[in-house]
Order: sequence, then structure tokens, then C-alpha cells
Amino acid sequence: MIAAQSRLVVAIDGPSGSGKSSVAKEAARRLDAAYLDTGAMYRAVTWHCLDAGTDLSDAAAVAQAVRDADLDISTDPGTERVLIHGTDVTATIREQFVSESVSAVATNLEARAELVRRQRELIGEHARIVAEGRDITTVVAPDAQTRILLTASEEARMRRRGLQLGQVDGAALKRQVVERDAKDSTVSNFTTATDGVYTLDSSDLDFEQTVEAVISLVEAGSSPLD
Ligand SMILES: Nc1ncnc2c1ncn2[C@@H]1O[C@H](COP(=O)(O)OP(=O)(O)O)[C@@H](O)[C@H]1O
Ligand SMILES: Nc1ccn([C@H]2C[C@H](O)[C@@H](COP(=O)(O)OP(=O)(O)O)O2)c(=O)n1
Repeated sequence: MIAAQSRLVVAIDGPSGSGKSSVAKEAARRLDAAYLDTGAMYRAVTWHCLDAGTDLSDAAAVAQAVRDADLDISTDPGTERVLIHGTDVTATIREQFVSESVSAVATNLEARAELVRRQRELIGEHARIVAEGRDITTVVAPDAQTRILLTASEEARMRRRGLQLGQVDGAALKRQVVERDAKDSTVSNFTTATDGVYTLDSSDLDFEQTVEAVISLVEAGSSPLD
């Protein structure tokens, strides 16, 4: 068992639909830890740019809008809440218009630098935290005790996302999963595990088995090199 008081940072990366958010959130609950959804931060600042009428092809304007964004995200795994300048955007940032624009912001290197800085700050505020995204194991928290690359086959990821979203046509689903990953891959490596990162393939695991596998990795120790 893990002592409830010890310092713990768990970093989880992976492609769209691999199960990062749902699995990391449940693992955080069971580990009595905070939870940071960094994808929600990228989504929130994207909403902010769209709301402010920022031209997403203007890299300098996007970077400035991100630096100016007053972003407040809950790190309680039991409370999903994201505020931008006091506006609750928790549900809106999951909508298709945000999903289809988010890579334009996530591939902006200055915007990334700003969000990485804020993510490190949030992680530092908690004694125990599970953080998930695309660059947590490599850039945001490479010193985390447990680093996991959560993968699943493209087929499994498309199926899961389709079930989650309900009525979405095949082309839109492909844009949201495969094409978005291709764009996001240009700035982060979330397809191959770097040294010290466990690869957990969830293609043939159900949700509960995947959560249990994450908890086992955390309990087993710090890195596959130990
Ligand atoms: N191992 C799994 N087996 C089956 N479904 C899963 C599994 N892991 C997650 N899911 C489901 O797949 C969907 C996508 O998961 P999500 O956590 O949103 O992925 P990501 O954050 O990587 O995009 C959710 O509905 C989730 O409940
Ligand atoms: N650490 C992160 C987290 C997310 N992103 C990008 C990649 C995605 O296109 C968006 C949204 O991430 P999110 O995890 O919500 O994506 P999913 O829809 O769950 O696949 O942000 C990133 O570049 N770096």
C-alpha cells in the first residue's frame, strides 16, 4: 500500500481516446491525490481565443491571448470545473468546435510554454497529484515518480470516442481522433515511451482493469529502470 502522506506525482500521456482522462481521474481518487487534466487547459484557452475573436493563424496573437487568459481549473477528481475569466466553460470546451480548433493552439510553442509553466505550478501546489496529457512524462513532469504512456489501438480509441460522443459521423470522429493526434504529434511525443516511461496498452483491457494496472504501476515503484 502507498502511505497516504507521501509525496506522489504520477504522469500519464497518450493519444486521443486511450483513456487518459477517465483512468487518471479514477486513479487519483483511489490514490487520494489531486487530478490535473492538462488537455482541458488547452481546450479552455482555445475557447478563450475563439470567444475573443483571435485569429488562430496569427501565432503571436494566440500566444498573447493565452498569456492573458485568466484560467481556473479544478484539481479535485470529484469536481470537473474550468473557468475562463469567471465564465464556466466546463461543458463548452468538450464541444466539436473546440475539439477541431484546439490543435492550432496546442501547436503554438509560446502558448505551450505558458501552459507548461502553469501546469508545473499547479503540480507543485499538491503533495499528491495525477496529471495527464501529451507531454507530462517528457516535459511538464519528467521527474514524476511514475510515468506512464497509456496507449490503445486506433480501432479501440475510435470506438471508445464514438461511444462517448454518441451521434458523430465517421469523418468527424476521424478528425477528432486520428487527424488531431497527427497535428499534436508535431510538438509532443506521445506515441513512443522515452526512457523510464512504462507503456500500458489498454486495447484489450476494460476500464477497471486499466485503472488497476495504473495503480499497480504506482505501487510497484518509481520507474521501469529501478
Ligand atoms: N480501458 C478502457 N476500456 C474501455 N473503455 C475505456 C477504457 N478506458 C477509457 N474508456 C472509455 O473511453 C472513453 C474515452 O476515454 P478518455 O478518458 O476520455 O480518453 P482520453 O482522455 O485519452 O482521450 C471514455 O468514455 C472512457 O470511459
Ligand atoms: N499536455 C497536453 C494536453 C493536451 N494537448 C492538446 C492535444 C489535444 O488536441 C488537446 C485536448 O486534449 P484532450 O486531452 O482534452 O484531448 P482528448 O479529446 O481527450 O483526446 O490539447 C497537448 O498538446 N498537450
